[in-house]
Amino acid sequence: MSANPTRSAAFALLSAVLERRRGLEEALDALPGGLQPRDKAAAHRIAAAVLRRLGSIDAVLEPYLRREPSPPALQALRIGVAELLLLGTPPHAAVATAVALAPRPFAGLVNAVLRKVSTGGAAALEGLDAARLDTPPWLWSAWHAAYGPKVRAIAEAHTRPAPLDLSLVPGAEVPEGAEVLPNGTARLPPGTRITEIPGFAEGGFWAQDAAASLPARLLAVRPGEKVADLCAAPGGKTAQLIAAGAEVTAVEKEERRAVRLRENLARLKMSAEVAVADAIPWSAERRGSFGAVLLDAPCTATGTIRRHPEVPHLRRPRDVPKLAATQAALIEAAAGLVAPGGRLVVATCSLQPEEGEAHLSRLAALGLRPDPVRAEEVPGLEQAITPEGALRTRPDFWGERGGMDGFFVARFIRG
Ligand SMILES: C[S@@+](CC[C@H](N)C(=O)[O-])C[C@H]1O[C@@H](n2cnc3c(N)ncnc32)[C@H](O)[C@@H]1O
Repeated sequence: MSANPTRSAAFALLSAVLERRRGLEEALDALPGGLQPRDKAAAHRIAAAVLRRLGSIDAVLEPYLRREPSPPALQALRIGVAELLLLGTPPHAAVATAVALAPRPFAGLVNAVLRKVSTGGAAALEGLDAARLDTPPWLWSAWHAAYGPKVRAIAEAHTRPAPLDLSLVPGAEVPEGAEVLPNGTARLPPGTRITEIPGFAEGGFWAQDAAASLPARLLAVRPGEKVADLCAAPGGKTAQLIAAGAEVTAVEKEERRAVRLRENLARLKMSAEVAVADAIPWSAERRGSFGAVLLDAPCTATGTIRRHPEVPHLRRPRDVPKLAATQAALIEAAAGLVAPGGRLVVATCSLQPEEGEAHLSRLAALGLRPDPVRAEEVPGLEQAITPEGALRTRPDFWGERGGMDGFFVARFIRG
């Protein structure tokens, strides 16, 4: 049997992430051009299932392997286990397609192991501590130190695929079947493809996790107000600020990502001034010139694992202090950009306190006073307000509705 295009693409995605440490988005962009969008989406779903449950999948395989097989055979086995035990693929098809992916000398091994998994694997999976196995130990320890026993709820949230969250252009119709969350996000079931929702091409909405919509909302811009949106691509927060009536200058360092931001705004029929620049020197040249500044700083993105299951496999402990230092430099630049009496909102999509709470004292030292988040500004999320008045969301919040990304958001006023 020759390899099926969806499984071959899933195999390519896994090899890119696990063997060459590429991001999943980048790996998706590198897939062969001729692949149908539907096949691409299916490949993404398979690769994401493997990455999300990698520890559990390897634990199911372990009793059947005398030694670790070569990486290509291992990826074929992992795809086979995910299809058999997590994705509901009929056993015959799951085994046959995985065997076709394996290099020839390993086809017999893959076939034999997956046949055994197809009979005993479900019970084995059931008995595992998935939350623990599917979380790298360094992240488990860091989250345990920060959130105590809630680490388990966080890790369990990561084992499930995330719903599709949409932010709507003012006046746009809520897509059919969507649940409207207390913050206004329209939520659709996991696996929904945004491009297939009526109204996509007309620009009625854009994809944005419920938690990701909070930083721009907390900046509370006024119609016509000039706002700087630092670290702006792909533009979810830029779009929100524009939708609220602001005149936005979006600053993004990477040309390629700025192109995507422009495309996204064009689809939404929105416009902003886009500066392709490093926000640090850009801000230094414009000190005190904006009454409202949003900084959505680059981070480890450990708050977005539900949507980006490759993150735990790509990040290393040393990335945390490195990115925290980058954030500190950006925070200083953003603080300098704020006019007297103006507002600054700082956000990161990380669960690591070094990339969130730890920045608060630095902001105070920069002459900014905290402007605490009020409960009425975040309906249904009162528990996310920290004693300092910042916002800390976690993947287990709104768990019964499908969770949300982990964000840290803090608001300040220049005295
Ligand atoms: C967390 S993402 C921003 C997401 C975006 N705000 C949104 O809502 O769609 C961080 C972005 O910051 C950009 N970036 C990183 N360092 C930067 C810098 N020094 N100046 C400007 N942009 C930067 C990255 O290229 C990336 O696009």
